[in-house]
Amino acid sequence: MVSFEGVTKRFGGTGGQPAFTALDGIDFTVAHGAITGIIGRSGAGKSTLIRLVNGLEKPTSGKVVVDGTEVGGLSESSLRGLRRQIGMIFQHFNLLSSRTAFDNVALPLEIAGVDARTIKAKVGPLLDLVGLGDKSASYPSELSGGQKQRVGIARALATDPKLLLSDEATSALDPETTQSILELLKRINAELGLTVLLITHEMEVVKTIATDVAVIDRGLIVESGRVFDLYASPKHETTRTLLASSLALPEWLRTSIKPVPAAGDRALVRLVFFGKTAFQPLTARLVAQLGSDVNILAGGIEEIGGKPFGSLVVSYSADPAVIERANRFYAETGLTTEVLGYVA
Ligand SMILES: Nc1ncnc2c1ncn2[C@@H]1O[C@H](COP(=O)(O)OP(=O)(O)OP(=O)(O)O)[C@@H](O)[C@H]1O
Repeated sequence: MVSFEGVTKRFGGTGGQPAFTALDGIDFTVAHGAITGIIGRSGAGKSTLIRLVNGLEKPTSGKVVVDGTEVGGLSESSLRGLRRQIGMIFQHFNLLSSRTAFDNVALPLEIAGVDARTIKAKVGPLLDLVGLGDKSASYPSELSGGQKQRVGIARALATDPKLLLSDEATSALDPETTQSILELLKRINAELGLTVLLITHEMEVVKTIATDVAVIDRGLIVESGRVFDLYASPKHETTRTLLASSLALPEWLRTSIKPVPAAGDRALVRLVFFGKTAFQPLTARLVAQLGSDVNILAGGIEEIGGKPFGSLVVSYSADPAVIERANRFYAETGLTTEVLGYVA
């Protein structure tokens, strides 16, 4: 649906200013009908990547192809046509405060020259779809954050797009509202067959909604694949850090993790249970292997990409003999593990 082929984007470099490389040779494909998340820290290049899809930026080199059309090569009028096939939702909703919910959703249709009767027939069902059938005449100031984003979603769908771009659409919402908006996006993806490309800095968002994910760091895609695989065995340091920040660890513990152990420190290890390891009493056996030294700090079972996935954070002595015994146990049982770091 969307492919990035060797895409580089530089800013500046004129009038004696140094050039800044925001994206550095991105090769990545967003599958038709999938929900794909691009995750990265602030400044990683996420917004730039998404702006290349709807032609708000042009690549310095490489190609961005949307549904068979190279975006960079389009004239302004063809670009307007393409943008009608791409809906977009934003962190701060970008609604017009002087227009009602109905009129905000109607706006892209008015711009496209659609007649009033067709607009009326279209907007009502869209507001129903997002659960706001009774808020048609409300102004943005009369709506909650979640309701505003629902209007934003209905507006994004008004021109029957094939692709929905989401730029941190839940970052300004509380966790409960975030869940309800993500559920709505999931339903729209399933019911309308819409491809969704979302950018976020929160692993939780990716885990809840996406099937595929790419991790972006300093303009490079450092890891990509199915969300489940990334959770089960993250390969890149940035992915590990992002995952660690989404574990339900107490704040004091999270902030005291060190990359290298000092004498007497404990190893902090994430044990991952899925597939054949999910149903074996491995934690009890690990405790038996290491003695009473194992502390269980956090954990739970959830569903990622429709499959059960368990995660348990434990700590035990970082003494080389203990580590050696633990590693032998992991090798024998096939348990997937990740050392998060070391704590005093
Ligand atoms: N128009 C521009 N001119 C110069 N530099 C830019 C421009 N747009 C973006 N950048 C730089 O490119 C880098 C990537 O920016 P981008 O907005 O894509 O990151 P991001 O991952 O979306 O970050 P955030 O989550 O904070 O929005 C940043 O260092 C930013 O300062």
